[in-house]
Amino acid sequence: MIEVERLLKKFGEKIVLNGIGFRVNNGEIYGLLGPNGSGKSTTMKILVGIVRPTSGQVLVDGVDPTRDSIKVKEMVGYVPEIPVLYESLTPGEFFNFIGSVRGIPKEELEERVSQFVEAFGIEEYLDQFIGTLSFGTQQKVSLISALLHDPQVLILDEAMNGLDPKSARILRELLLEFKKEGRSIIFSTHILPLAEMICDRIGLIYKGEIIVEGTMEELKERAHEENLEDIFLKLTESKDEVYNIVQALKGTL
Ligand SMILES: Nc1ncnc2c1ncn2[C@@H]1O[C@H](COP(=O)(O)OP(=O)(O)OP(=O)(O)O)[C@@H](O)[C@H]1O
Repeated sequence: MIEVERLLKKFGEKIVLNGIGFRVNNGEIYGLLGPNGSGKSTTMKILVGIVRPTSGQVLVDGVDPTRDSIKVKEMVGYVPEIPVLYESLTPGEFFNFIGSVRGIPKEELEERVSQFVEAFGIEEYLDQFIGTLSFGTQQKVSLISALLHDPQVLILDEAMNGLDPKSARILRELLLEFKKEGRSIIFSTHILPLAEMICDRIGLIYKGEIIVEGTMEELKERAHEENLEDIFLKLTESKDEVYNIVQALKGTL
């Protein structure tokens, strides 16, 4: 379970998160959505202990990442927005490195690596330097490395980025299985139909606040709109703007 209360984050004088709060229950996929720069990645980095909050409280399965970030990293599978990998290692070497950091027994590690590698179709890249791999393949390496220690909590920052349709479908189905097993998943994406499909609840961050939170049904009722894209545009005050901007662009082209 993830619990966030009155979370405030300032970078210098700039308030990025203005006292947000939400909770992700066990067996739940929570979609954290919002325009570019609204604070989704910052929230996730605070949850894994990479960024320190200015104030407020965060607990991941009862552990405070500001006090014990190592414990949190052991419990959490985190996929950052941009893969953080060692370019001069091969995926095979990188998975072994992750295995030793996480203390995964050798046989278990080999079994899991071989299953994930086959599932995401990256067998032929196992011995190639990570720095030479395509963005999507690097994303798959990042994703596999986050799942190898079988974490109870998943923090996925635009984890579908760059994945081909087959791999995206596999990840989607896997997340639904993880949810059934009672894991907590927080998931950010700009692919709104995807969020609509898999998220149990959605929190929409805008200007440092969670402006709306709920199930798709609750969001539809609240915004009087039928799909998540229209809900998103309406609540972030962008719906009329989009029309005006396109008209202005048409006029200048
Ligand atoms: N280390 C930092 N120093 C200063 N400002 C930062 C830092 N990290 C993030 N920010 C600022 O915090 C704000 C929120 O950034 P964040 O990356 O959390 O947004 P996001 O919602 O994940 O955006 P996107 O959808 O574009 O990925 C932005 O204005 C960003 O410039």
